[in-house]
Amino acid sequence: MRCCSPPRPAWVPTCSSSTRSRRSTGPARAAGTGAWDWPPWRSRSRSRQRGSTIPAMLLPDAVCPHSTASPRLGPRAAGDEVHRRCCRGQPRELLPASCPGMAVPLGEPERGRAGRAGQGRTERGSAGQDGMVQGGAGPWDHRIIKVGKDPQGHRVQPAPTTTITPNPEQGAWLNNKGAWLSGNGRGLTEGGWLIGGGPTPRPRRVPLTSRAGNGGSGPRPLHGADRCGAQRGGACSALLCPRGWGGGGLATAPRGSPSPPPPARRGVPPPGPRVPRCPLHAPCPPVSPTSPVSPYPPYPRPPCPPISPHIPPPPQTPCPRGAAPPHLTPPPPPGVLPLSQAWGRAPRLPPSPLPAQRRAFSNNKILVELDESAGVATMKFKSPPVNSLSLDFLTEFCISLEKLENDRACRGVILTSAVPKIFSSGLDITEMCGKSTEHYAEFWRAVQEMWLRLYSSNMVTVAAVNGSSPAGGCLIALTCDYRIMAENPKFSIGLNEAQLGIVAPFWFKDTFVNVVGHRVAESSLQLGSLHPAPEAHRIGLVDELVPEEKLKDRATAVMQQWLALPGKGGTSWAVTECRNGDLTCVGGPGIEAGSCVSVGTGGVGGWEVGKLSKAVRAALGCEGCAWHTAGRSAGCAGRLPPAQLAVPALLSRAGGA
Ligand SMILES: CCCCCCCCC/C=C/C(=O)SCCNC(=O)CCNC(=O)[C@H](O)C(C)(C)COP(=O)(O)OP(=O)(O)OC[C@H]1O[C@@H](n2cnc3c(N)ncnc32)[C@H](O)[C@@H]1OP(=O)(O)O
Repeated sequence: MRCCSPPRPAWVPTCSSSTRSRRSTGPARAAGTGAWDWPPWRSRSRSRQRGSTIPAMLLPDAVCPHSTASPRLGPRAAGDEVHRRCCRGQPRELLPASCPGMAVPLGEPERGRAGRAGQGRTERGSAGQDGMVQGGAGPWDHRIIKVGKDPQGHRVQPAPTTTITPNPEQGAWLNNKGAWLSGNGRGLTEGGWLIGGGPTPRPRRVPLTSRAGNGGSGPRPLHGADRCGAQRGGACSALLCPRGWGGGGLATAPRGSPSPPPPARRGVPPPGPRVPRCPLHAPCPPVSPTSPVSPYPPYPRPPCPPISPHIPPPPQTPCPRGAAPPHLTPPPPPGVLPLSQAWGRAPRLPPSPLPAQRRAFSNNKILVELDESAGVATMKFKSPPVNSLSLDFLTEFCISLEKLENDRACRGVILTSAVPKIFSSGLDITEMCGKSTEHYAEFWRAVQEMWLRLYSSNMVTVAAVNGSSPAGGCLIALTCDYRIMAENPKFSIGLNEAQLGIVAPFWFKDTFVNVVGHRVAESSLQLGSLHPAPEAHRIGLVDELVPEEKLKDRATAVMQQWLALPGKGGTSWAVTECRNGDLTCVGGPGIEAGSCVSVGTGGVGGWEVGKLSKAVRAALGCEGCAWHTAGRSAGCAGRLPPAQLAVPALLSRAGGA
C-alpha cells in the first residue's frame, strides 16, 4: 500500500474555468462515437480483451484532455483556451514526449494510451481539505471524497456509502444520493480529484472507510500537495512537477512500486544523492550509491569549519622524569626573570667523530672560537677600552652563550678577554646614569639574564682571568665553575661596589659567599676590596694562578679534566639534602661532606655541582627523581616543594632588587 494519495493526472484541469469550458463543450464531445479504451491510462490491449466500450462523452480529449483538437471530439475552439491554461500555454506541438498527453502522436487515431490504473487497490488518504481518493477491489472502487459543487453551485457532500453512477446524458456521475459528482464523467470536480475506473461502468456500492481530513492512517498528500504544481493549478507532469516524480498523469503508482520520498519540509533538503562534504566534518555520512538521483543541483557545500576543532593537538612529550608538562609549569613570580630560556636545553652529546674543525663567530663585543674536537669554546671579550658590561655587551654575551648552549659540539666554554690587562671593568657606569627608567629596567634585566644564563649553563665554564676584574667582572668569574687568574699582582679582582657608594645586590653577595665563605665575603663586601691576584688566590676567590702566557693552556687543561668526569658536562657529583630550605651537600666525589653548597649545588642523578639550573629544575619537579633519592624531608619524595628550596626565594629576591 502506498503511503501517499495518488497524484493528479497531468491532464486533469484544476482551474474552474477549465471545468466550465469542458462542461460547455460536453455536448460537442458527446457527439463523438467509437469504442475506446477508457480510461486512457488503462492498457489498450487489456481493455480490448475485455471488449470494453465507453460512451463517447466519457472519452478523453485529445492528447491534451482539455484540447478539442481531436477530430472525434469536434471543434477545439474552447479547448484551446483550456489547453493553454492546463499545459502552461505550451502548444501541443511543443509539449515534450514525456507529457502524458503526448502519448498519442499527432495524426494517429486518438485512442486511449496504455497506462496504469490504480484498480484493485485501496487508497486511504488523509489529504485534508484537498481531497482524498478511496478505492476498493473493483475497477470503480476509486471514489471522490472531496467533492466540488454541482452546476447550481451546491456543495456535494458524499455519504458514508456512495455509489458512483455514470450518467451519460448529463455528462456527470451521480452518487447514490443523486448528487452530482463530476461534470464530464472522468471523476472531475472543481478542485477535486480524478478517480479511476474500469472498462465497464458497473455501478457499485463501496463503503467509505475514510473521510477527507480525518487524519487517519492513510497516505499523506502526495509529495506535498501544497507544493505540487498541479495543486497550484498547473499540470503535474514529470517535467513540471517540482519534485520530478510522481507525475506522468498516473493517478496512482502500481502496486509494489517504490515509495516516493517523503515530502520536502521547510529547511530540510529534499532527498537526492548525498554530496560528499568536507572530510573534516565530524559526522560526515558516507555517500550512498543507492540514493535516488535528484533532479536538483547539489546543495550548497556547507562552509568548512575551522580545522583547529577537527585537528588533533600535537602529542605532548612527557617529561622523561615525570615532571609536569611545559604548559603546566607554574609561571615565575612577578619580578622574576623567566628561566625558560635557561631550562630545557637539548642534552649535550659527545662530539661527533667528524674531522676536527674550528669554528668562530663574532660580534661587536665578543669573539667566540669553538674547537669542535675538544668540545670547548672560548669567549673573548673585545669591548675596549675596559670591557665594560654595557647593554650591548650583555646582550651579545647572552646570545653567544645561547649559541654555544644549542651547539651539540660544545661542552665547555672558557671566558677570557681580548683586551690587554683588563678582564672586565664591571657594569658600564654610563648605563646607570642619565638614562630613562625604562632603560634602567632593560639594562638591569640584561645583567640578571647574563648571570642566570651563565650560572645555569649546562656547559663547563672556566674563567681565565687575564686582567683586572672589578665588580661585575668579578661576578662573571664567580659565576663560572672554575677560575684561573693570571699571576700578575697588578691585576685585581673583587666586588668593590662599596667604594662606589653602592651596595652589591644580594645575588652578587650570595655568589661571592659561595666561593669565599661568609666571613671573607663579609669583610670584602664591607670594604669593597679589590684583591690582587695572589690575595685572591689565597682567600679562594680564584682557584689557581698561572703565568699569563700559560693561562690559556691551563684553562684548556682544566676544562679537559672537568669534561672527562661523568655526568652532564663532566662535572662532579654531589649528594645533597634539603634541610630548612637550604641545599646542603652531604658528600660526593671531590666535595667535602657537610659543606654548604647552597643553591646551585647538584645532587644525585648527574647534576652538575654549582649549577643553579639543576636546583631550579628540582624545585619545579623536573629533577624530582634525584631528590627522591637524596632527600630526607617529606617534600623530597619525587618532587620537592619549591617552598623548601632556597632557589625560588633567591630568584624572587633577585627579581625584587
Ligand atoms: C640601573 C640600575 C642599576 C643598579 C646599580 C646596582 C649595581 C650594583 C652592581 C654594580 C656593579 C658594577 O660593576 S659597578 C662598576 C664598577 N666598576 C668599576 O668601578 C671600574 C673602575 N675602573 C677601574 O678600576 C679602572 O678603570 C680599570 C678597569 C682598572 C682600568 O683602568 P685603566 O687605567 O686601564 O683605564 P682607565 O683609564 O681607568 O679607564 C679607561 C676608560 O674606561 C672608562 N671606564 C672604566 N671603567 C668603566 C666602567 N665600569 N664603565 C664605564 N666606563 C669605564 C674610564 O672612564 C675611562 O674612560 P675615559 O676617561 O673616557 O677614557
